[in-house]
Amino acid sequence: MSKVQVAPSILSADFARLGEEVSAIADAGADYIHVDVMDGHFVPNLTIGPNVVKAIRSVTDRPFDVHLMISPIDSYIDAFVDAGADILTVHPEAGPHLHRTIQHIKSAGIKAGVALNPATPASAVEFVLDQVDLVLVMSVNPGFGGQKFIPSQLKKIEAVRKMIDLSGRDIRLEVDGGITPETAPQAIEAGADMLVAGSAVFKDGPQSYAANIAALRPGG
Ligand SMILES: O=C(CO)[C@H](O)[C@H](O)COP(=O)(O)O
Ligand SMILES: [Co+2]
Repeated sequence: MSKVQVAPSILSADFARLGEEVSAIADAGADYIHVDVMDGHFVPNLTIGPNVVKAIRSVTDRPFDVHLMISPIDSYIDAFVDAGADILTVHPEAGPHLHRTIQHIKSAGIKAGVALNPATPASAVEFVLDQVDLVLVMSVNPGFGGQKFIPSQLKKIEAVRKMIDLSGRDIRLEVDGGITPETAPQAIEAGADMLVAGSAVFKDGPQSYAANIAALRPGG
């Protein structure tokens, strides 16, 4: 399996100093910048939109992994592509035609991911697996940082890992929610190769970011 990569979620950053925070996690070893976009409708929280993504894009050359929790999804894709997203990940429930949404993202020349809510089965991604670059397994219900990892998702991570390996395609398996030094090894053991972590990275301030990121990697 490829090296485990860490994508800190800026949901737990100090929004008053967002540019500095993005720069600090990049310097601390983040492989991606995970951006949680929430609309107050698909999920019960409101966060940031494409203007903020555009504003922080110039702070680092790390890829932006943009997790879209908005519905209906399709009319927002181009704005996030233009803002500088490198990966756009969408939920199957967020639009009427997942395959078409993925094609839209791919036709813009960037990577496409599909995010599975805790109650959404692995099979929801089966017939688009030939199109996607990433599958994101949500290990909390989407909407907030700082929640507890839901253990039943480990079985789904294993199932998605099997599907990816069988496909023979280069697809990242990302796990998002409640990732800590205690739960990261379980997610990796089940097959994850990309870990999102918000509260576990941003706790204790910038002087701890490098250690917090390192603690999530295998053997960390
Ligand atoms: O998508 C998300 C929530 O919907 C966040 O990426 C996730 O919750 C990260 O935060 P934490 O590591 O604190 O759980
Ligand atoms: Co997320």
